[in-house]
Amino acid sequence: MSLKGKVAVVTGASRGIGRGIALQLGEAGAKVYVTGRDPKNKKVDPSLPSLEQTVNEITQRGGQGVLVYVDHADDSQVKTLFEKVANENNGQLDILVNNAYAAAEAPPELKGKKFWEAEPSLWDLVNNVGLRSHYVASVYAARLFVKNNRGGLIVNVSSFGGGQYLFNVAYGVGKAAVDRLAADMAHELKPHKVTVVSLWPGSVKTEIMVRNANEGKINVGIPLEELKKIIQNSESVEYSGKAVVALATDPNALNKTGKILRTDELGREYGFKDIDGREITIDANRWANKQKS
Ligand SMILES: NC(=O)c1ccc[n+]([C@@H]2O[C@H](COP(=O)([O-])OP(=O)(O)OC[C@H]3O[C@@H](n4cnc5c(N)ncnc54)[C@H](O)[C@@H]3O)[C@@H](O)[C@H]2O)c1
Repeated sequence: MSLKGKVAVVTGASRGIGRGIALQLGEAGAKVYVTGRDPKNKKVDPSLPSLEQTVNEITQRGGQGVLVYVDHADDSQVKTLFEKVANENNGQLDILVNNAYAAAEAPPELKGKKFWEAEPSLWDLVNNVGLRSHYVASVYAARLFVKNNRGGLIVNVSSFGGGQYLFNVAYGVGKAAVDRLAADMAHELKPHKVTVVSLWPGSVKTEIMVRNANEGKINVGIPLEELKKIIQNSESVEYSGKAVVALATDPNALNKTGKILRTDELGREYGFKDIDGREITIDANRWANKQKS
């Protein structure tokens, strides 16, 4: 329980990588505010795991989860979230994980197109929640960090798409911006001893990745059967969670501020493995090399 007494916010934690990070932070003893849209929101797919399930699982593991419905496309809801966190914890916040992302569930007809073939609104779908809302959440979190004067940690969940072509133009540009957001926030927050990093997982076995592969809805130029195997052997959502816990418990984390960190390299450095005991090695070129130009 190395994070006992710490307060964390994980955005977009009903499923996928956000859920994995929230579970690991909760298991490590943190009080974890988990966000996601209200199921009454028509965009929420009821066949996918819910935010309630994440909170229940945190409790089963002995942690403390706090459910807050937040649509990260709406700045005012994000502001209210941080007011709630401050009110309920005497102004304390220790960890923010910017993870919410709205495009994984996008209709398949939006995927696999060249940028001029899709409507320009693809940009908003990928980057309003996936980039802009990270900036908004970081503004409110940083105000608490600076006021408290006890350091802090912001992790932006990004991807190898920040460094090379992956999926589509809006994805890669958005991820490069998420990385730069971490680097520039780190510059301004370093005097306040707040660590800000960008996290690059490899391919991750999320519910949507598994479903889309099974339904043949991932278009990255890899034959379907091979793709299914890749996804089955991918890192679990909790591997990113282990990476965040390792950073949050590292007294020297500030040495990493502003950097892009790969989950597998953190695993080797801090000595953690995936939840099934596997050591993870990411094949960074696997996706990008096979996409047809
Ligand atoms: N899946 C992978 O293989 C993989 C690999 C590397 C990086 N990533 C990155 O990790 C991040 C998370 O992706 P994921 O695959 O876990 O996606 P996901 O769709 O499984 O999860 C996204 C989360 O965000 C939430 N969300 C969506 N719209 C929201 C909104 N408007 N308000 C609040 N919450 C909202 C969803 O409910 C869900 O909890 C993304 O930035 C993605 O690019 C994913």
